[in-house]
Amino acid sequence: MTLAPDGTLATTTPGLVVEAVSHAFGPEPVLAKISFALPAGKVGCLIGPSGCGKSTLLAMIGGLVQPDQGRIVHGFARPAFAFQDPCLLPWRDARKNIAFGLKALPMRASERLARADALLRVVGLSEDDGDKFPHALSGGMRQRVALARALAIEPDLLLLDEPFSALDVGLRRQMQALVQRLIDARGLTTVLVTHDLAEAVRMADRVFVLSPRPAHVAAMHDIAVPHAARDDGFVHAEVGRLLADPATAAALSVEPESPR
Ligand SMILES: Nc1ncnc2c1ncn2[C@@H]1O[C@H](COP(=O)(O)OP(=O)(O)OP(=O)(O)O)[C@@H](O)[C@H]1O
Repeated sequence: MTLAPDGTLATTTPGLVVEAVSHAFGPEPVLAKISFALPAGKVGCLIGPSGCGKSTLLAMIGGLVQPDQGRIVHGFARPAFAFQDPCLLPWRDARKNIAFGLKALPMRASERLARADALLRVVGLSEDDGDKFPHALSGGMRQRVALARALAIEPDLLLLDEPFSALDVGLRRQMQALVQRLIDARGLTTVLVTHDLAEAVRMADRVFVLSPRPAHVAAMHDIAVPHAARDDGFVHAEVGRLLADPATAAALSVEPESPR
């Protein structure tokens, strides 16, 4: 599915299409005719100023909020979220937090815990870590548990709302690399909300720059270089390239970079 230049749906390749979505909370318009398309298996980043409506749009993509106008079309059946706040249940250990989302599925408790154990390893935690309660885990470990919980339902759409922004720089890079590996290995269609243009350039196939509220798509950038080839030099240069675009610089309230 793609968005034709006239804003209508063209072809039938599966993916995500946001079509002329507008929304207000009370009298305050938040989103104004947002349209974009993301092919299946790709990573899209939503970036824009604070309060412009990124989280609202992500919640809509996941079906948690209905837009006032417009529509969101995709064929994904199992969206999963991870947020800046890991939102773990303090009275359950890490393993049971991961297994919690599986309770709605027809699985025996032993199967749920076995899947949780496998996911502990996938996100770089040990079996002993699985016995720990959230208060005994570091911030980075809690974020790994939240990620494992999101992956437990075997999602076909991963929705990430600034999941790394509370982590220090070194840990953030580790988590970005881990999530990137998991996305690549599973071919997961992903939408990532971020404030950090370098993070968008590092992780996205397509960057959607939102304007200040009421938000519209001020600019869109495709990043074609394979993720594995995006070293620090590439990220630095690509951030410069994006900021040389006046619409992107204006939306993010920075002076446009002069061409190099
Ligand atoms: N449930 C709600 N009821 C009323 N207003 C809301 C609700 N959810 C969000 N808003 C308002 O909508 C606007 C957009 O919020 P949203 O969290 O989507 O923005 P954001 O771009 O993700 O912000 P940030 O980057 O600061 O996290 C804000 O003014 C917010 O106060």
